[in-house]
Amino acid sequence: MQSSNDIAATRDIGIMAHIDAGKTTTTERVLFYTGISHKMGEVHDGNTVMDFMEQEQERGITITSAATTCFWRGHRINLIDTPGHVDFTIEVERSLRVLDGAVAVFDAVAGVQPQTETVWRQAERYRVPRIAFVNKMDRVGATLDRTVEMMKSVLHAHPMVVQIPNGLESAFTGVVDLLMMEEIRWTDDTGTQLTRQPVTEDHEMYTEAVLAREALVESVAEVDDETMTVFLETGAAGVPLDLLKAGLRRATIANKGVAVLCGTALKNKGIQPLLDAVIDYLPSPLDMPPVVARRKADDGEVQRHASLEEPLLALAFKVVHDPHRGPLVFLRVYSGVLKVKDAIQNVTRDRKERVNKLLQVHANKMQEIDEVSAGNIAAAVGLRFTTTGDTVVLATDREQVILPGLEIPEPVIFRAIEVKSTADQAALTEALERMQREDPSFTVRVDPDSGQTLMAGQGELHLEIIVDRIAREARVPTNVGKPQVAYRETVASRLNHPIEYDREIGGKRQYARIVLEVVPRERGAGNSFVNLIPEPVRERGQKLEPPKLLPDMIAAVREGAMDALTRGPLLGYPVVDVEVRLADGGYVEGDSTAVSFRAAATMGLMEAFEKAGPRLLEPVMKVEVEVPEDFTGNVVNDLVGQRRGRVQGMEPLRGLQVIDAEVPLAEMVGYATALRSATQGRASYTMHFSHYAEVPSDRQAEIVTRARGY
Ligand SMILES: Nc1nc2c(ncn2[C@@H]2O[C@H](COP(=O)(O)OP(=O)(O)OP(=O)(O)O)[C@@H](O)[C@H]2O)c(=O)[nH]1
Repeated sequence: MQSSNDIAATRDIGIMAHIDAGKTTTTERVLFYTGISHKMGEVHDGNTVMDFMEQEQERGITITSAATTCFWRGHRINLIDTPGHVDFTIEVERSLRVLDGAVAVFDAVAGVQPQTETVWRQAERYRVPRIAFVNKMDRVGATLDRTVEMMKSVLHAHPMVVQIPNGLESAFTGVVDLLMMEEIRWTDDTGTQLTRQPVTEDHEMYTEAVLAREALVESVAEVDDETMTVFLETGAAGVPLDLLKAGLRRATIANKGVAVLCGTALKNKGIQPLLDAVIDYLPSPLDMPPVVARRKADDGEVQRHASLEEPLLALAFKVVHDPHRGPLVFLRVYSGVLKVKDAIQNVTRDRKERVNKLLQVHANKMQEIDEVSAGNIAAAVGLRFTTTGDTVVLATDREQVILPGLEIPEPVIFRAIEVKSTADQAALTEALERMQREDPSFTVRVDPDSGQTLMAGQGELHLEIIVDRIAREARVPTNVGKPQVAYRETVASRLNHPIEYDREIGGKRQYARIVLEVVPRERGAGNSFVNLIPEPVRERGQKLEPPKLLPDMIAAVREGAMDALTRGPLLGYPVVDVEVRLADGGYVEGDSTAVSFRAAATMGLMEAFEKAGPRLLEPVMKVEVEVPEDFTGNVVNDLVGQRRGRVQGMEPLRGLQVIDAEVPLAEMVGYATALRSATQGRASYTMHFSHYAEVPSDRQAEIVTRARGY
């Protein structure tokens, strides 16, 4: 049974980095020194623990990447994977939502690289406390100062340098720990043996270390009042170790400063102090503000603390497919306790489920556990419906609450996919189903007319990555169509349309007469159907008039109308924001059935849409570009001049401009590349669906002509 001591001794963290800065090597070393992995490999040998896992098919490739648990100094560290791609808000959100802190890995030669900036800003947006590990101190050209300076100038961070390197490049032997004023030297190849030696006056680094320690105390004092008070009284030298450490921790957790460490993961130097810093400075779940959830019953808010006494509240943040165990649902528990065999309520989907097993994932093994409690992370086996972003509580809880969901945006782009050989069809279907469960922003449907399988997602790159995963993981060769924008159709004007349907089918007359009215509605209002035919009323002393249409005929008209709305007249996209009114109708006893009314409505409406000025609607994206000042003009001109964008606002943020714009998705094709080359890779952007808007008429004509092929 866990106690709150255990919560205090937990760290839920991510390791984030620019590609190639050494994230994999650092992670692998962390797992080695924490004693989970006893075999050390290097990336270039292709046998790191992570790579090793890849070969171990039975455990599934991606399991380690969701969350891995290791232990250090009596603390549990849950390493949560942070995505390499920052393009999909949902991917980023789901990992940043569940971690409390992060280690940012830098390359000591390259310093702050463009992608580091992007990742850093994401973390900033979610206020994730960070410590920095300046890696690759052994490389030619490595310095600590460059990265520290760039952290200030480019990232506008407040570095608190807690170590300085002893030697650089191939002469790098270790670091001086400025808190302890100790030289740490690694003395064997595996980096398991290290010596600590006090840096006293006779030490060659003494003067440098004293100055660096003073600078450290000042940098902490600048952002921490308690340290400042003592510093002003006693000077830097008088600030005691425990106070300085506490100040560093407070500053980190408050997101006011970033402790900076250095080393070389590849040469096995610097990892143990990094683990110490994770424990010492990054927050435990108890340090985090309570999560705010919404009561389902009345929309009120409740706060849940990282406490075992409070009711269970957990977030499913990733679903990973395990070939033997089925889907593993990774849960972060915010409050309370979840036990094996507990019946849970998936509040998001309103479904009850049972947890068959709980697993703690380590780098190279999975351990069954009996329970998972507040602040911790585990994978649940046996859940059939729960997917990424869902809130889970105990089925026995009276109060159902829901965490602010990962907003699932409307799919705006789609692509056809087909197998090269029909023998692979089942495998493709299965792979697509799995992807949908893992990633709720990805959907698949079969087009009823063409029979094509259509994948829909958030952007070009999103679908590209999925296609790539299908090729790698499902090993199914496929053909994919070009990405297509998901348009909608609507009508521009109001129209009254009488329809008389009179056919002979199988020697029997089918008759229906209706008058439909098509009325455009406000953008985003959706479709509606209204029956305006008045009920017959009985006049005094007269017989009740027969109704103009019988109830089953009216229902059939509604069905037929809904049918017609699924395919617009221009290009067959769904019709939206239209009200269909049934204004009048008539039938002939014996010759009219529901079937004839349904057909009349569908056919009649299709004609009506053609006549009522059909319009194409396109998805418009909310685009947020973060760009250094010098490039702002170019970026805005491009958005407005070239991409039909509308700038909604601009705001300075940490030395950058944040441009808020609305841009039609069709104009965002290839934007990542264009932005990179226009800004030397220094800008970043996120986009998500905002609304549908009318395509300008000249473009509409162009699109329709092109799509119809004439
Ligand atoms: N010289 C030197 N090379 C290192 C160090 N750490 C990692 N590398 C090398 O840098 C390259 C990238 O390291 P990875 O650990 O794969 O980096 P990553 O950030 O995970 O990169 P991706 O897997 O591409 O995202 C590899 O060739 C490593 O061997 C280091 O401390 N010093």
